This record gives sequence, structure tokens and C-alpha cells, in this order.
Amino acid sequence: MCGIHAAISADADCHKPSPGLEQRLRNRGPDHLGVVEVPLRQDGESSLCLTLTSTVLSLRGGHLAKQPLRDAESGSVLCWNGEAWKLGGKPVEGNDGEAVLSLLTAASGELGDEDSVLHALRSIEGPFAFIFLDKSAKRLFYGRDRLGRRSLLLKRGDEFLLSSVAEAPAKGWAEVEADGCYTIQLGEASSPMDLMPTRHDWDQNKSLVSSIGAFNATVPAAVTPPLTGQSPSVEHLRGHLTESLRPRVLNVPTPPMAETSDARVAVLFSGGLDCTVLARIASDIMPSGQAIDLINVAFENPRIASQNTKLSTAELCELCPDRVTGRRSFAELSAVCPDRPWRFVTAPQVNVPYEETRAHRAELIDLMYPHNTEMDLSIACALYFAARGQGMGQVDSRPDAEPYSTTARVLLSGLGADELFGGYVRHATAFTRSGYPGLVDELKLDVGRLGKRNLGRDDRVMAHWGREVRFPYLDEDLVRWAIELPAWEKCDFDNQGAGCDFDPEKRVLRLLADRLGIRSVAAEKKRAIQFGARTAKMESGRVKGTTLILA
Ligand SMILES: Nc1ncnc2c1ncn2[C@@H]1O[C@H](COP(=O)(O)OP(=O)(O)OP(=O)(O)O)[C@@H](O)[C@H]1O
Ligand SMILES: NC(=O)CC[C@H](N)C(=O)O
Repeated sequence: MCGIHAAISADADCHKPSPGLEQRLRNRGPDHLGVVEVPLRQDGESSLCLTLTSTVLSLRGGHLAKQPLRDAESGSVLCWNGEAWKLGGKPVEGNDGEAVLSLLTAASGELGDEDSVLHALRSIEGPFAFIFLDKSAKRLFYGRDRLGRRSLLLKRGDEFLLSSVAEAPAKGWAEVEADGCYTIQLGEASSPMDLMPTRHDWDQNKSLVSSIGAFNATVPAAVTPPLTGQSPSVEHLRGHLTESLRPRVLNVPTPPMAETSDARVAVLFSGGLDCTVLARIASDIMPSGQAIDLINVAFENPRIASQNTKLSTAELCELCPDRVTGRRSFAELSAVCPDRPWRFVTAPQVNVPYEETRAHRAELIDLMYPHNTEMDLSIACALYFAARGQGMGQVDSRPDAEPYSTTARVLLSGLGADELFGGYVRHATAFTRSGYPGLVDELKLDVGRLGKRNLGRDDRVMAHWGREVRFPYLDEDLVRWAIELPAWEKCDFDNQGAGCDFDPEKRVLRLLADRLGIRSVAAEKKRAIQFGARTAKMESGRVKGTTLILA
């Protein structure tokens, strides 16, 4: 992941991030830090200065594209935290940040055409947060992609600030909504307080879900035939997942200090359905001989420990639901893809007790800010230690685990599958109460808020370790296909119980897992990360997820 930052200040001295914030930005982008200062207005009485800072985690194009990226001719500048997989429907070759800068400067042209730049920004597919100075038009563009897969925060006061992450103590920052692209006209203001951002929709068509596709709310006229392994949607899903994974796992550069056969890609691995299907298809696509790490987090939960005083920390972790499922799915993947070097990484390190988890609490609270509830903290904690990637590594041919830190700088997450394919208990409940009309309403609600609510938080806690999380289920093409698919081709509540091999929730994905030979995974129940890894209710069983954190 990269770190991006912009400060618009009122005096001629440009304002760089504080040393603490600079360190946080460097954690996200360890390969390079660059600063560009642009005086904006000097009319004798007042002056504005824009300082743009970027840190880079270099992953595309075979070279380090130093940021902020500058167009020599126009003087325009881009801070880019993202992966543009496609521009205008065409795959991006080379470095994506450089390709985006060329696209934007060409669109702006000599007259600084705002609409053309917005049109170019709308043509980007992939996760991103960005800040772009169109120098000749004295216009600043900023925003997050339509699913909000990358973080961007805003703080207003004496200065106008944008940043991937907040400085400590994190107060006064708000998330930039992923509801469009924002512009500021810089030439007209004499103080940062006067700056007035304008929002531009990602899509003019308001009926689209997440500005991506039209939700299929069709309700069947009669009982639907069962979904089977031969149903077209199963093969279509396989095709979409394969196409989504290809750019996300291929051409990842060898990480610094690593051998070519070392892992470049790791899966955040609960052993559940969504992430194991990703690992299985990634193995079909990736070059043979390249290792894939499977990172599984499980925690010593003091509440559970107090009920099992004879067990060691390591034994308590082994009892966590996700550790049990993770080991089983690791064994199944190893059996089905025996030539792939898989490594099961148990994190945090064995014998690291609850105190170590607690030692990171203040940092975590700052990183996830402005999210601030107990539930945010329990999810963020599991993701933070998973993305750190440190623990014990076990290669299937050698049963003994050894201390290991993943070499992978690209992490895959299975997030999004439950919303797209109806994986939550809520979906079953809605069907029981009101049949397909109720289920369709519930699914529509979920896809409408896909990503937006939590992805900024997750980005901030995981990018902290100089790694980048990619979400194959949140690929625009896959999302569009899934939301245009009728509900009964995703989950299959008309046909459940005796005679059905798999649960109705996310049945299309279960049937795909079955076809891919990972049969026990196909039957896995949904389990939220904070319960599977036992980071929820660490101190008291009575604390509510919605309770605000006391720092
Ligand atoms: N214990 C864990 N260790 C490592 N990564 C995890 C763990 N639990 C969840 N994850 C990662 O976070 C993603 C989203 O978590 P979520 O709680 O939504 O699980 P899920 O939707 O049930 O997915 P899955 O079926 O893959 O477990 C998972 O797909 C996986 O990539
Ligand atoms: N990881 C990032 O966001 C960096 C930007 C760009 N994708 C690069 O690899 O240079």
C-alpha cells in the first residue's frame, strides 16, 4: 500500500506531515518517500501553499515509480495509493500510477477541462485513493474508489489536510466518503477555511448499486429448481474469480531480500469457504514452484483462559475455531494441489500471551480512528496481527513449525462473498420470514453498503505493515455480474434440508468449492473473524460490540 498526504496552508512556508505522521506514512510505503511543494497564490496580501507527500510500496511495472508523480510539461502532480487494473476497460501494462497521471493530464488538456478529468477518473477500475493537482486549472481532485477499498481521511482547521492515516492522537479526522470524486478550486481562496469541496457522483445513474450495476430484484413465480454443480452460475463464478485473481496474483515482484521461489502472495486464511476458494484458484493460476502462504490468526482470550487454567497459550490458540478450520483446510488444499508449496502460518507467534496483544492496543485505536467501537477493535486486532504475518510457519512436508515472517507483500482477503452471495444468517432469517421478497431486500441492503462501511478502517490497520491487501470478490466486473444475477442463483433457500449436500447460504460458492475438490470447505459455516479468532469479548463476556472504546 502507499501513503498519501496533502496539506493546504495559509502561509508561504509549506507544511509537511509531523514526524509521527510521516513515520505512519512510511510504514505503509517503505520503498520511497517524496514531497512536492507548490505555492498557490501570492498576491502580496495572502498566500496559500500546497504540500503533497507520498510514500510508495512498489508493486507494478518492474520499477519504482517515485511519488508524488509529476508531469514535467504541465506541472500537474499525482499522489496515488492504488492499483488501476483497467483504464477505460483495457488492462494496464507497466506502472499504473504513471498510466493514471498520463490519462489525467491528457484529459485536462491545455484548458484544464474539469469534466474530461472526471470522465477519466470514472474510467479507472481497481482500488484507489488519490490526490491530483491539475496545475494549470489550479484545481485539486481527491477521492476513493466507488467501493472505498483504500483509506482517505480529511481534517479541516487552520490547514486543509488529506491523509491515508491520521497522526497520534487521532482527533478531528473524518473519512472521505467513497460516494464520488471531490474537487476544490484553489485559485479563488485566500485562506484554507474558504476552500469549498464539490462532490461529483461516480455515476449519474442513481439507481445503480455502488455506482457499479443494477440490482436484480426479480422474485421467482414458482419454486425454483435446485442449484447444482452443472448450473451455469457455478462455471460463471469460476470464470469471474479467475479473471479477478489473475492481475492480483500474477507479475507480483520478488519481495526485497526474498528468493524467486519465496511467497509473493499470502492468503488471509481462516480456512473458511471464501478465502479457501481464493487460495485454490490462485494455485491454478500462479507459476508452479512459487510458495503461497496461508496466514491464520488465533488469540489467547483471557476470558476463555480463565475457564481453562491448565492450558498453555499455545493450546488455547489451537482451540480457536478458526485455527481448527484453518488446519483442516490447509490439509485439504495440500491434498488437492500437492505440487504447490503451501505454508501454514500461525499468528501471532505461539506463546505470545494476551499482554502482547494489549501492548498494541493504543496504536490500533489510533490507526482505526475514526472507527471507535469494541467491535471495530476486535476486528481490527485480528486483521492487524494477520497482516503483520509473523508467527510460526509450517510447510506440509515438514510437520515441525519454525519461526517465520511472511515474505509476501500482497495479501488476499475473502471479504465481500457473504454480501454478494447471501452468506449471513440474516439472509436465511429474511427468507424464512418473507420468502424471496424478504431475501431480495436483505441482499440489496448488503450490496448497497459493500465495502464502504469498513474498508477504510481495515486498510489503515493492515497497510501499517508495508503490505497490500487485495479483495478479489470486490473486483468491479465480478460485483456487477453478482448483483445482476437473480437471488436463487446465488443462494438456494427453496431447496434445503434432506437430499441437499450443502447449506443454502452462498450455495453457488459451495458448489464451486466442491467442483474444485475442496469438499470439506464447501460445507463450512460462516464465522465472523472476531469470533473465529477469539478477539471479541476479550475481557468481559457482557461488553457490547457497539460500546465506544475508552482509550
Ligand atoms: N482467523 C483468521 N485468520 C486470518 N484471516 C482471517 C481470519 N478470519 C477471517 N480472515 C480473513 O478475513 C476475511 C473476511 O473475514 P470474515 O469474517 O468476513 O470471514 P468470512 O466471510 O466467513 O470468510 P471465510 O469464509 O473466508 O472465513 C476472510 O475471508 C479471510 O480472508
Ligand atoms: N501500492 C501502491 O499503492 C503503489 C502504487 C502503484 N500501484 C505502484 O505499484 O507503484
